[in-house]
This record gives sequence, C-alpha cells and structure tokens, in this order.
Amino acid sequence: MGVAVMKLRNPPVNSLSLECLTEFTISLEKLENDKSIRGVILTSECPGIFSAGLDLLEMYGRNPAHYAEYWKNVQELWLRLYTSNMILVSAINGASPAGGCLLALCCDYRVMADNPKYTIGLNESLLGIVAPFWFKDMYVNTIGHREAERALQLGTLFSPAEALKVGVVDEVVPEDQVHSKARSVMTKWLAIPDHSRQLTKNMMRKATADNLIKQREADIQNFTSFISKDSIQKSLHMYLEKLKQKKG
Ligand SMILES: CC/C=C\CCC/C=C/C(=O)SCCNC(=O)CCNC(=O)[C@H](O)C(C)(C)COP(=O)(O)OP(=O)(O)OC[C@H]1O[C@@H](n2cnc3c(N)ncnc32)[C@H](O)[C@@H]1OP(=O)(O)O
Repeated sequence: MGVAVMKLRNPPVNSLSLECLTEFTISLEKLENDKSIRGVILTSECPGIFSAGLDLLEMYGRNPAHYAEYWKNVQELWLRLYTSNMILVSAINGASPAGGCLLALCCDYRVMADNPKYTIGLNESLLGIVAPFWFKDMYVNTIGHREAERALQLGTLFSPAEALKVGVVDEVVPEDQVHSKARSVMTKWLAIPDHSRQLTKNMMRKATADNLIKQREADIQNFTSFISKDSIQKSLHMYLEKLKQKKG
C-alpha cells in the first residue's frame, strides 16, 4: 500500500550520531523521491528504546567545527521530517527523551507502547542545556503554550499515560499492538487524497519550518558557542557520569 517502515538501529540506545543522522536524512530523501511511497512508519529496532536523542558524544569534548557540522545535520533531518509530504506515523516502542521525542513530534500521528518504563519528552533542561527555539515551537504547536512552558522548564519525561493526557502522543496501546495500531492509523490517513492532506499539512507547519530556515546559520552559530562553553561542557560531563553511575 505504498508504506515504508523505517526502523532506527544504532545500538545500544539509538542515539543520533552524525553518521546516524546523515543516513536517516538520506533514507528519508530517497523515500520522499519514490512516488510509490505515501507513508512511513517510524519505529525502533533497539529493545525498549525508541531513541536516546542527540548523541551526547557529538556535543561533548569536540571542536567548534564539529559542533557546527553536527548541528547543521540535526537541522537538516528536522526540516526533512517536519516538512515531509509523506504521512509519518511513529510507533514509539521505547524511551524517547529529547531528540527522540523530537523525531516523534515531527510525525503526523504518534502511537506509544503502554509501558511505564518508557518515557517521552524534551528533557534538555535536566542536562543543563536548552531546547532550541524550533524544538520549543514544535512542542508548543503540539501541546500548547502553557504545558510546553512547564514541561520545558522542568525537563519533564512523561509516562505513556501522562503523555497521552497532555497530548505529546495521540494514542497509547499495549506494547504488542504498537505496530498493528500504527498500520491501522496509516490506513485511515491513506484514505485522504494526498494533495489536500499535503497542502493542509504545509499550511499548518510552514511558518514553524520557515522560522528556522530564515536563520539557520545564526542558529548554528548560537548552538556552537553555547555548547562550547566550559560551563555547558561541565554539565554534559556530569550528565554522562550520571548515566555511567546508574549502571552501578
Ligand atoms: C542552543 C541549543 C543548545 C543545545 C541543544 C541540544 C539539544 C539536545 C537534544 C538531545 O537529544 S540531548 C540527549 C538527551 N538524551 C538523554 O537525556 C537520554 C540519556 N540516556 C538515558 O536516559 C538512557 O540511556 C536511556 C535512553 C533511558 C536508556 O537506558 P539504558 O539503561 O537502557 O541504557 P544506559 O543508560 O545504560 O545507556 C547505554 C549506553 O548508552 C549511552 N548513552 C545513553 N544515551 C546517550 C546519548 N543520548 N548519547 C550518547 N550516548 C548515550 C550511555 O552513556 C551508555 O554508555 P556506556 O555503555 O558507554 O556507559
């Protein structure tokens, strides 16, 4: 029925390394150019993890040129996903913090597995970093200004039930039904004529995408100088240490 399933596979946690981002963007571009494909189901092949978000090791201990290159690719993937003409449905089968949540938010519909161990949200502030304005814009578009304001400041990671309540996801289903539900949602969306759905999607999303497009270079500069700061590098170091210690 012209539907592709994209499975993220970058073990152990599907972090979005530079290589992973680049491959993702290229795969998406190929699908976009394949006129037989009308929809994509985005999911993960890593057990219990949808995506751990941006790769912290791409943002820690590197040089400014690397940060700039990395951020350019993060922007590129986001723009491709967010403005895709295809129907995107995410089957969120695991934890989905920060950049992982970003991927899901780009989709037209989000189905999440009902497992309280899986959380989702833009938790950047917990890491001592700040979600950029275009992450924030998409959050506001999805859950509204007040909820986004609170969740962004607190770095809230929502359980599936909370995510459903606040509108971060559209549906929560038993874990073994995430894929079948994503498929049935896709069938419903495929019944809508492409041209009218695409024009409507574009109308809803264009201003948000344009907001980044018009200041991409400034956004790269801003990210590079922010992430290069000693204080921010120190925060990332502490967060990485905390992740290590968690293992015991
Ligand atoms: C001006 C704008 C400035 C800045 C904007 C930046 C925006 C940033 C966006 C982001 O996405 S930042 C990343 C946020 N991600 C997280 O906070 C998730 C952190 N990870 C976790 O919470 C957990 O790892 C988990 C995803 C819930 C999985 O837990 P689990 O117990 O299964 O695995 P474990 O924690 O043992 O991790 C295994 C291994 O993977 C490493 N790891 C985890 N996450 C990342 C990551 N995002 N990037 C790189 N590496 C990651 C972890 O350290 C372990 O490594 P080790 O085996 O070498 O110890």
